[in-house]
Amino acid sequence: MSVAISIEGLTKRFGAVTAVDDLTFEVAPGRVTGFLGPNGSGKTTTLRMVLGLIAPTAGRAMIGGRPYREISRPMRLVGAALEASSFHPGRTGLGHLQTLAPQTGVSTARCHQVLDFVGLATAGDRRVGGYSTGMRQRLALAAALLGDPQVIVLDEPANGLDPQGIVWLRELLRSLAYEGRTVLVSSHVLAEVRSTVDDVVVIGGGRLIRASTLADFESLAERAVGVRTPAADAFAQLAAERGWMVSRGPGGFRVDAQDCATVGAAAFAAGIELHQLTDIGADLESVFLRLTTSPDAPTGHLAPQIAAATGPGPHTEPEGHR
Ligand SMILES: Nc1ncnc2c1ncn2[C@@H]1O[C@H](COP(=O)(O)OP(=O)(O)OP(=O)(O)O)[C@@H](O)[C@H]1O
Repeated sequence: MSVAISIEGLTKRFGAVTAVDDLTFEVAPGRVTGFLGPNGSGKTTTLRMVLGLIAPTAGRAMIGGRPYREISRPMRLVGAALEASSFHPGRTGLGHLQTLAPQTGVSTARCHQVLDFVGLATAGDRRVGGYSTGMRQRLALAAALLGDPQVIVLDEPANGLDPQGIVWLRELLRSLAYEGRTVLVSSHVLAEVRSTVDDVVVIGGGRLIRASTLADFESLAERAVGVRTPAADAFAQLAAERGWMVSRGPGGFRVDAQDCATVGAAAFAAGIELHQLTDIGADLESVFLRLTTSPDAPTGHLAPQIAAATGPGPHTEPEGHR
């Protein structure tokens, strides 16, 4: 059985705050999908709507074609860990799982099995109040896996894990996807999930910036072109018209996610004299940061920035942020 998550026009407003703004994307079975965006970009709110914990203002989130609230025995289909801290501190790890077992329809033997699986076999009879953050993350994961679900939704699961824990988590998520499960995992750090995910959904300010394979995201984002021109204003205008993501520094322009041929041909067609056109690799992390911090990042492709400044500034910074 393969079960996809479909998000269609999903929107959530809290009073004047639009936390999630018209999001549309698919999460495919058999793959790990990274749900990426900076703090406050709307990841948790989106996941809460996927899990039927809050109602959307508009749009819908479907799991296997149905909203979460319409799934019978949802914990057998969807396993989720949203907040590792929401445990009763007086309960033991095993006790926590045992409280979930009846609604999940599993036995105590299964509770022991998942505790063992997440590396908490010997800590199962200790109170959760004494657990480290990493142990709580493991327990949250155990709870998510209790019903042997086809879909796994995890909110920042690497928080609090040590380096060995992060490697362990990566292998676990990869093996769950390998078994054909649908794995959606949020993070605000691209580097944290880069070696784990197949696909990325990047959001900023509640809006979709890009949904693609990681490979496509990297190949687009890692290209950049350096440009020197005496016709700076005309080039800035051209970049704005083309929707290029442009930074401007003392040495000239930097055009992210483009190649020399495209930029050179466009400049030639516009009659703009160029003195230098160079391929420069972009740092994926800084591109990710720029994409996700732009308030005007549009949907569906690498965010074009408006090149509006008229003279070279002292620092290289995205034009759209001025
Ligand atoms: N219950 C609520 N009432 C009012 N505003 C809220 C509520 N929940 C979230 N928000 C706001 O919605 C926006 C998105 O928050 P959300 O927690 O979804 O972001 P996030 O990407 O998960 O952030 P983080 O990485 O810090 O967990 C924020 O501006 C937040 O303050």
